[in-house]
Amino acid sequence: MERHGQKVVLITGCSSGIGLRIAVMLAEDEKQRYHVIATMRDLKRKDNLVKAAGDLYSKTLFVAELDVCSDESVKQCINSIKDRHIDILISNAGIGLVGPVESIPMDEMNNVFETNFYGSVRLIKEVMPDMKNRRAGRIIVISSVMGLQGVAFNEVYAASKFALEGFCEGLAAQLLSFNVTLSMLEPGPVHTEFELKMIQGMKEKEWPSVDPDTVNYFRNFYLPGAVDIFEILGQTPDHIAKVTSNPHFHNLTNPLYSPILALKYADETGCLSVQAFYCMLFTLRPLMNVGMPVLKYLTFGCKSITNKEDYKKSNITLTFSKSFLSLFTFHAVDMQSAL
Ligand SMILES: NC(=O)C1=CN([C@@H]2O[C@H](COP(=O)(O)OP(=O)(O)OC[C@H]3O[C@@H](n4cnc5c(N)ncnc54)[C@H](OP(=O)(O)O)[C@@H]3O)[C@@H](O)[C@H]2O)C=CC1
Ligand SMILES: CC1=C(/C=C/C(C)=C/C=C/C(C)=C/C=O)C(C)(C)CCC1
Repeated sequence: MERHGQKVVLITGCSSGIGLRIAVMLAEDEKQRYHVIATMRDLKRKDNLVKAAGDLYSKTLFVAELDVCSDESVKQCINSIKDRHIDILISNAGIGLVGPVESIPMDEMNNVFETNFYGSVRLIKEVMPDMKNRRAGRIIVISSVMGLQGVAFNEVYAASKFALEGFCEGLAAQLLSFNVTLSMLEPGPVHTEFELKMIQGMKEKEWPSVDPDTVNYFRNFYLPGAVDIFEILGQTPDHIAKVTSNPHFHNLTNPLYSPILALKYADETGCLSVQAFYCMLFTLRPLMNVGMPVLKYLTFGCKSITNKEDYKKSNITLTFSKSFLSLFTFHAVDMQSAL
């Protein structure tokens, strides 16, 4: 049963960033097709959302409290919805974690898994039985490109998103037989508070228990690289929000990441991929400003390898990109060993 013919959408983590923009975009739908329940763990942080929603607040957009880390909070929120009926669930809430692994306390790592992985699992577990029962529903999970490709100094964050990818891959196939579709979005860098916490918050931080080489790699190689990556590849939350309107199963929102992923899947040993990352981080970072647009041009056809036809069409460019990246990588390895 839809609310006055509207689809009921529940979104987590709407106090800022991607969740906020998805909520507002759906609430602004010209045909008013959506009844948006924009949730957040702390209602004191609702002002930005309410302001962005303007007149639509309390018309097509409603705010509710939901902490994805709490069973009780999730249950309370879902139980407060009429007939517990949700047509579209968008699991967006998430946190980052950056820094040398040896300096990160286990409880911080647990918190990342509790939020990014179990947070989505908890919510899906609560909503999915009703969707299965009705043989209708859509679940969209905001994963990350780091759910497909690990990045140095983001090991635990990437692991939490890899876990989510594995979970969703299994579930998606099961849900098809219930007419429930499950999709994941895999954005690269997006300009939100996440970026501020991930980069600005790290610049001044001390790492007393970490060896000087690792601190040097983090501060003088990784951080400037991350700044460049956000500058070159950064997308807006609106860009990500638009992808939710007609998602595939995987949705790599940033085609500039395609060469990196193409390399990973093209070389089944994984060695090229690890070496390419090593070189990009330690020897070739200054070239990335030039390299990324070049790779985009060379591998344009790889950007949509989401089905067999696209794969066939992109085979030539895939081979080309593989060769190019191999050359790029081997050249870098040569340079490295010559030093
Ligand atoms: N920005 C980026 O570069 C990328 C982000 N992503 C993913 O996108 C999603 C949204 O991030 P983004 O908008 O960028 O970042 P923001 O930091 O702007 O937003 C994150 C949201 O998650 C909420 N949140 C955190 N913990 C909980 C919790 N326990 N319960 C409920 N809500 C919670 C935050 O609430 P509060 O205000 O209370 O902290 C906030 O509303 C995340 O899953 C992130 O991993 C993926 C790829 C790239
Ligand atoms: C690609 C790349 C780098 C950094 C990538 C970053 C920082 C990506 C951030 C992605 C985000 C924020 C995803 C959120 O879920 C390095 C290590 C600098 C150099 C090697 C190539």
